[in-house]
Amino acid sequence: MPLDIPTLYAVMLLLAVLMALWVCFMAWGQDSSNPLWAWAQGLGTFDVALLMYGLTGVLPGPVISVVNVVAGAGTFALMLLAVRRFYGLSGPGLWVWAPLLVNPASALMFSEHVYLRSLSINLMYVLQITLILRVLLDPKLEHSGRGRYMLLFGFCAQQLVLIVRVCMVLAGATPAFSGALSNGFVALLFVATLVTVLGNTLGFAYMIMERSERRNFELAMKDMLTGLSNRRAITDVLLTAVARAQRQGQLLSVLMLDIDHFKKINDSYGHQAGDKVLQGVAQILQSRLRAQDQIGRFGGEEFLVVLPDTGIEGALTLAEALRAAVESTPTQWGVHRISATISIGVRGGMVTGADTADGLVGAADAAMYRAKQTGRNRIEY
Ligand SMILES: Nc1nc2c(ncn2[C@@H]2O[C@H](COP(=O)(O)OP(=O)(O)OP(=O)(O)O)[C@@H](O)[C@H]2O)c(=O)[nH]1
Repeated sequence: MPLDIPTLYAVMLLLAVLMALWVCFMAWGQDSSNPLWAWAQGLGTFDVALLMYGLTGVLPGPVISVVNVVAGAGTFALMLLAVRRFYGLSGPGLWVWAPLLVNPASALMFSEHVYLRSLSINLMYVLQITLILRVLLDPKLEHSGRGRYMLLFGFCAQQLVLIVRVCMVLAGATPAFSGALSNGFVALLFVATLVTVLGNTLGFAYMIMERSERRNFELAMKDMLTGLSNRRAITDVLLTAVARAQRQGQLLSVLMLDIDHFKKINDSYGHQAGDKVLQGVAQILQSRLRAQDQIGRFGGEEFLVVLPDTGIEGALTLAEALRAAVESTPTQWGVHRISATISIGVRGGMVTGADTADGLVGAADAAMYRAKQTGRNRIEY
């Protein structure tokens, strides 16, 4: 298939500009420290680097060469900044911007030595991509989702393209930079570069989207104060547990826990101290549950615990352990040690086809109120 290089170039440039505008649109309204802005700026500099190829013969050669390599180095430096910001890392050190100086210096110094020029500039790019890959592969960072794999694949492919370019220059197969698009094979390498930048941009946008989806899910299902499941999430857990216990004829127990005289704690030490007590109690309760047990904050100072495959005796033993643990672990608030106790209502045993999640909660709740009425810091079932 004959390759019309000027048309190909025009399409590439248009695509690259649209890509930058698309990311700007995504970042619009976000704080300037948002990783998407850094990525959009990186795409902007990529567009400038690309534009230089089209201006060959229009602007003086050294100007084109210098602007191209500065923009190229800027693209990778800004993408590194974007990836670091995504992971909440501080900006890269000043030395990461060094290729912005080294590259034009190489371009000018080695203007007559194609091999040296290409070697030093492309090795700088390789170094910059290595720094990006290092962040993406850092085992100390919390990675999740598929967007990161797209980015890893894209940067590895880009690294490969760069290495091919260096090899081609060293083998004398092609000029490093002199109206590069006049050569069909070099034009193909540029297409490969554009495709990887496009793939990386999709990957990065996907990473951002996955994270915001995760955050929305947490907001919808987590209680922000204690970090436990919220009422909706723990109710879903209970509905599933009831259905499974009915289907498989298994035991299921439910505990309803309520902090005693919590209003007094708020009134004596303030609302913030009350929040700290709630967090402390939540932590104590959670730390004493088995992996299969689930806990959620059901109301203000009320918690619901779902114990699959647990009969009344097991539930009462656990309830006593929880009660004793809360009683013996006061919360430190400044100079004060605030003691709290809990009352617990238990509903445990077999679940019949007539039982419902609401019914189990109602029974545990009624037992909990009996515990309150008969002196608090107790368990009823
Ligand atoms: N600090 C804080 N207080 C809360 C929160 N949610 C509910 N409360 C308070 O919890 C208190 C609950 O008071 P009551 O329902 O009278 O219960 P109590 O004082 O624990 O009394 P008993 O349950 O009968 O032992 C109220 O003062 C609520 O304002 C919260 O998220 N943070």
